[in-house]
Amino acid sequence: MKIIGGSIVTNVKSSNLGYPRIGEQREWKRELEKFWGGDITEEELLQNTKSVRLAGLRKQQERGIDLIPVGDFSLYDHVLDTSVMFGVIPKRFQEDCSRTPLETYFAIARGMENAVASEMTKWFNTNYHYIVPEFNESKPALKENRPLACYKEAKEELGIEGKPVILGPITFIKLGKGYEKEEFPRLVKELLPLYIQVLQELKAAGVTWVQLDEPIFSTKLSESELYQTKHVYETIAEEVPEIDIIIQTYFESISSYEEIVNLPAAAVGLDFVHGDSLELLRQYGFPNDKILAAGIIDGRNVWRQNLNDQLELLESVSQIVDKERLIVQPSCSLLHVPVTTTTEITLDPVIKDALSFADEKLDEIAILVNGLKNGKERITTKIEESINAIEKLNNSKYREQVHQSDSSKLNVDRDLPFKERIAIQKERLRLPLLPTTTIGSLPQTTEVRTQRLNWRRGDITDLEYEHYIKKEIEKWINIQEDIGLDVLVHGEFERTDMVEYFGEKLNGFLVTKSGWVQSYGSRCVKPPIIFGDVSFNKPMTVKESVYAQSLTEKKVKGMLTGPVTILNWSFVRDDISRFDVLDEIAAALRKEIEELERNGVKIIQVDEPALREGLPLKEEKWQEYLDRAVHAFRLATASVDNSTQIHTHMCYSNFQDIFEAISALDADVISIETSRSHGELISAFEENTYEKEIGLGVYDIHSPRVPSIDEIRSNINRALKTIPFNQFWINPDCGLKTRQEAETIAALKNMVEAAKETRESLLAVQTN
Ligand SMILES: Nc1nc2c(c(=O)[nH]1)N[C@@H](CNc1ccc(C(=O)N[C@@H](CCC(=O)N[C@@H](CCC(=O)N[C@@H](CCC(=O)O)C(=O)O)C(=O)O)C(=O)O)cc1)CN2
Ligand code: MET
Ligand SMILES: [Zn+2]
Repeated sequence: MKIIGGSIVTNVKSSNLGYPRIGEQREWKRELEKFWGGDITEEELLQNTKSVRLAGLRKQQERGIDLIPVGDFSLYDHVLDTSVMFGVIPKRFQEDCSRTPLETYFAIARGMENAVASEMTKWFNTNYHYIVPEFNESKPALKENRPLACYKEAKEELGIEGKPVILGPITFIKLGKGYEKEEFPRLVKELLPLYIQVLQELKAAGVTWVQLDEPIFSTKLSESELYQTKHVYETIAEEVPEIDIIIQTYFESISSYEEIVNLPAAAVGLDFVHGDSLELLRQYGFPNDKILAAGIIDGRNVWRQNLNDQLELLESVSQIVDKERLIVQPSCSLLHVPVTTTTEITLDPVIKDALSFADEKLDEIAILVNGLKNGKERITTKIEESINAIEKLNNSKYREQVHQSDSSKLNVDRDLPFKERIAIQKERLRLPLLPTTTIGSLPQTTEVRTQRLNWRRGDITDLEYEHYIKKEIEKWINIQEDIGLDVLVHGEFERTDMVEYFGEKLNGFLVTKSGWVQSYGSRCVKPPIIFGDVSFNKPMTVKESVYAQSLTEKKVKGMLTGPVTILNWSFVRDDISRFDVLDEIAAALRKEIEELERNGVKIIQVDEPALREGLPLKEEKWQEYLDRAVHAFRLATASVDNSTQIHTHMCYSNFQDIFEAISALDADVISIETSRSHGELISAFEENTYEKEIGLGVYDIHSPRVPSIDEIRSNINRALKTIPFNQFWINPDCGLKTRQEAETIAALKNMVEAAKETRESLLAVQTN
């Protein structure tokens, strides 16, 4: 048996692909924010985040994981780490030598006074965001061997023989922008020697295993990209033959399976939870000189797995690949799940025992490896424990209702077609040309969060908290009126997060105490967990909307999160189909929307920012997903009167692919983020006609920078070249909850002024 690389695996090994960065109590986030706020020095930041990193490594070590990832940790994002390591730094951040490299690193991610941040976008089909590499602005050069530093640290501090994790060259280049398709080979040519140098230095330091992450192999590559892929991995195998490369894929099965598994590398990592890797393995086999790193434990969900089933899955795999050639691991990095269930002390044990977060998943891996190595008998108790925990939940009160969807009888078509509805709405709403509005949330200041914390702790009463929220709404209704916005919002102050909030109110969901997951930079979310049948309990948003409306003559938009986004940003029960859960959520939201309408709310926004991100990685699965997503949105919204205006909102999206679906949602108005993609989105509207109303974000809300009137006006004018002015709305890119009050007011004033000026010049043209 020939094995490429230096070491021969004589027995099955356990591995991990990546560990959460944030720490059990989000210590990491706090340190970063203290640093950005000027409260601690760079040195302190590095020291304090090192402790968080080492704690994660130690836990993996204690669990006996053989291949522990190093270099997966990041102070913002691992794609940005890769860009900076290879000197892929936009020009606007290069000049100033007064900044430390770390300051430059954060500036690329967060923007500076006179330089807009790099674009941020979704990492495949997850709610994690990465910073998009800009390849047109620099000549790549190796600036620092980060994986090497991480390897040395783990070895010196904890005696861990780590497995450096590096974003693979094909994925890195494919995720970047600033080059034409034909230039792909040039970028490969520039970057490949740098990768090789990194690997050679790792080898010299004693590294055996290196994980090169290539999730892009789950998507379809062109012939020429596949040719380049072959060239890259052949060159690496020739230049650094002594190192064991794991080509790691995840989130789906590989698209060009035979080509990829036959690349010269020691191992290939496959996801056996998402997609049909087992089928591919059976159909096309697996090279007998290679190790298979089998992703067996779900890295995207939080349920404990039936270890008997997973052991059987491994047995099936081992009929094709001998056990000696297996590595057992999670399906992807554990970045996408919370750290540990042990801190969830208030959960009912029936639920808690059926959950598995990062640490518990590593325990599951270790058990499976023990079973494979030493025989199933050795892990019988553990297998039984897993089965019992799952059965106990399935037989509990939480799941006693048999799933039954009565939503099939509900209509999913608005009464009149858009053209006729919009005329009725215009008549009723009487808005000016180019109406101005915001996306919903207003600054969630420390005070808002502290009041909520006090209320949660019982330090203030329900009434006091409610009173505080009302005061905040009132303050901001006044501010919005002063600014001169046309359609107002209540501000979402009562919401922790746009999904978590609904998770707290709907039946069938639970919200954890500390189940945080990184979303972008230091920002985290606490995805609610859907454990049972979802249904409407009582009105969730009516009180705040009605109160806000009572304070003003202007229209206040009702505001809720759409079914697809609630599904995609929650952890979903895995005993029934996701699409069935989706319909349940939609039917519950329909009741909420009907309640809002009954209470006089005339504009209702149903946010669907996660619709695009949930698009399957495999094109052949798109249609079903889009059909079901559109159906759910319409199920939620179609029952309202023609005169009620339905809005929706999306962000970070590549809309070209889903244009038809967006139109099929049949929302009267859509607002979409545009500014960080520097106008690229607008071209989608050049190629497609869109008949409904639309607001393209006219300024970036992810940066504290206040945009000037001129800048906003030029963004409006650029959009108006493509979109007819009588269909156009003016709004920021997204919600304003992460911004400070002063900068929000300043930015909105400029936006309203830019809108007024544009409106006047349009009217002048019309009357002339
Ligand atoms: N689910 C979701 N996904 C999304 C978005 C989104 O809004 N929601 N937006 C896009 C961008 N992603 C985002 C993700 C997170 C945040 C965000 O602001 N997160 C907050 C946490 C929000 C939250 O729930 N806050 C809690 C406060 C929890 C907390 O930190 N409490 C402190 C005490 C209060 C304090 O000192 O702040 C504690 O427990 O110690 C609240 O409001 O009540 C953060 O990380 O800072 C923004 C955007 C895409 N994906
Ligand atoms: C991530 S989309 C956010 C929409 C929500 N209404 C807000 O303004 O925060
Ligand atoms: Zn948004």
